[in-house]
Amino acid sequence: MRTAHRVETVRQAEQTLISRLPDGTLMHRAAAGLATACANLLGKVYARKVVLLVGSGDNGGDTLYAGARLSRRGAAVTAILLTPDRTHQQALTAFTRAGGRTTTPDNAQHTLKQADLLIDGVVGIGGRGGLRPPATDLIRAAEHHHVPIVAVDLPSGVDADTGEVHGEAVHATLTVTFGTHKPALLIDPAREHAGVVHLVDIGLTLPPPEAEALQHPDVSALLPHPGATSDKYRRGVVGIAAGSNRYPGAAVLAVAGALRGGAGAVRYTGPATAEVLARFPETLISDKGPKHAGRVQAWVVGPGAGDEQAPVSEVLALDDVPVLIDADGLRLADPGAVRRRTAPTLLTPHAGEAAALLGVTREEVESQRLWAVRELASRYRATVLLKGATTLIADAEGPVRVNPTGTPWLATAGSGDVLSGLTGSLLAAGLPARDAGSVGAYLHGLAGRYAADGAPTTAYEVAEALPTAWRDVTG
Ligand SMILES: NC(=O)C1=CN([C@@H]2O[C@H](COP(=O)(O)OP(=O)(O)OC[C@H]3O[C@@H](n4cnc5c(N)ncnc54)[C@H](OP(=O)(O)O)[C@@H]3O)[C@@H](O)[C@H]2O)[C@@H](O)CC1
Ligand SMILES: Nc1ncnc2c1ncn2[C@@H]1O[C@H](COP(=O)(O)OP(=O)(O)O)[C@@H](O)[C@H]1O
Ligand SMILES: [K+]
Repeated sequence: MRTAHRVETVRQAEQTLISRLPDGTLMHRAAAGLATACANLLGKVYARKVVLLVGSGDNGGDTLYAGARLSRRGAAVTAILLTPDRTHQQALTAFTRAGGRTTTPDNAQHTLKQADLLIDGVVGIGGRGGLRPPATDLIRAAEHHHVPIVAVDLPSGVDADTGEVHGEAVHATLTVTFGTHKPALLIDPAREHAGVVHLVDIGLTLPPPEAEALQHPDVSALLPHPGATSDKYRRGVVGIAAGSNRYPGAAVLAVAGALRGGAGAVRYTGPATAEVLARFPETLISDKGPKHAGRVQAWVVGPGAGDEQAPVSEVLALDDVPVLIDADGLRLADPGAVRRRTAPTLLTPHAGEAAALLGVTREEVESQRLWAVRELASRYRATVLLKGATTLIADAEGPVRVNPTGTPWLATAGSGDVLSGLTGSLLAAGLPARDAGSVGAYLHGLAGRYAADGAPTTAYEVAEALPTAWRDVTG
């Protein structure tokens, strides 16, 4: 599991540890890890030109200590001091003693242009708002000259706790972060700025995180596995109430996802019976709607549903069955009925649908994803899976799950329908809503990568790649 903590939590953990350690120990641990990561990126250190962008706080201090280490290994290191009178003094002394040189922002353009590496020590967890001049121009120049940038703790300019970006921010090749990830390193739009993220352990003891991202072993442990005594009913039956005369394909794709999600059987109800059976003869068909469909351990309602209200209301009234609501179903669901449910409810909006539910613009959702998913979870008293470049899964409380596996190739019509069927199937197999959502998004993202393999793919191919993704995770 990859975990991320808020700034306040990091500072508390730091204080507890600092009181037991000699002065400066944590900063030296951070700087050592940073210097090693920079050396690895450079390949060879001797005679390489390294430029440090040094701000007024401890983030600049880490950077200077790391610069001192690189200088001792033979690199030509120049520090651009953004606020010379507020530079970390001990670190600056160590840096100059190690042979490092300093310059001012006004004289730095030529040095920057020739650099093999720029280390961004403008701000870390103490930053507020976007980059300020003169850092803005210097970063722009480095990006213009394609100088690789290593961000110290965080790409300067991003909001550590939310992943929001207000103004300009560094685009790093590599971010070396200390003690724990910060939410901004997992959540877009900030995540896009971080590049590859490398965590340096500095010995912090931390409470439960604000955000977490599952990895292969976590997903493998959560996936349902049939045992010797399994039968199709014990493995779970997932009901799909989806599709309409206008959108029969959504039903086919949701069933395609559901058949590969670990449930023992898939039951379909809706107007696309012929299309579903033509593709998947193994589907059980019910023609009397969800209420009279027979045994079902979880329902998926909404993909391609058009304006068909009845199935949504019927499913929401089934108080002992977990329900996943997607697409048109989100618009048709009565919020009060969702809040009153006692069995788990999982809502799976994309940014546009989330915006409509929240009464804000799509841009607001996309720029404040953590807020949006938490707010929806709290308003609906449900679990919410917010789709997009980084898919987030949240309950009103507890760590937000961030899916690390997606690919932009998944932005293809119908791939959300596959996800809803797959995730519903995991719900039917007995996973709690948060786990079903995060495991579903993980497999779906991985299947998207397999299906695309660097070229356009289709929703149906994503569904077909799900067993490969499953084997990858468990193998
Ligand atoms: N905690 C830990 O466990 C450990 C922490 N460590 C390190 O310490 C870092 C945190 O250091 P920190 O607290 O000194 O804050 P930091 O990020 O340097 O920035 C504060 C300064 O920046 C300024 N400033 C603010 N916004 C700005 C902007 N947009 N653009 C420009 N300037 C801006 C602000 O000044 P002001 O806003 O008042 O002008 C203030 O002076 C942390 O990220 C990690 O690298 C490690 O050494 C080991 C263990
Ligand atoms: N830029 C992106 N990067 C990664 N995944 C994406 C991106 N854009 C969309 N996706 C994923 O693609 C799927 C699209 O779902 P959705 O918007 O519901 O499409 P549809 O309604 O056509 O089925 C979601 O799983 C979403 O997370
Ligand atoms: K930084």
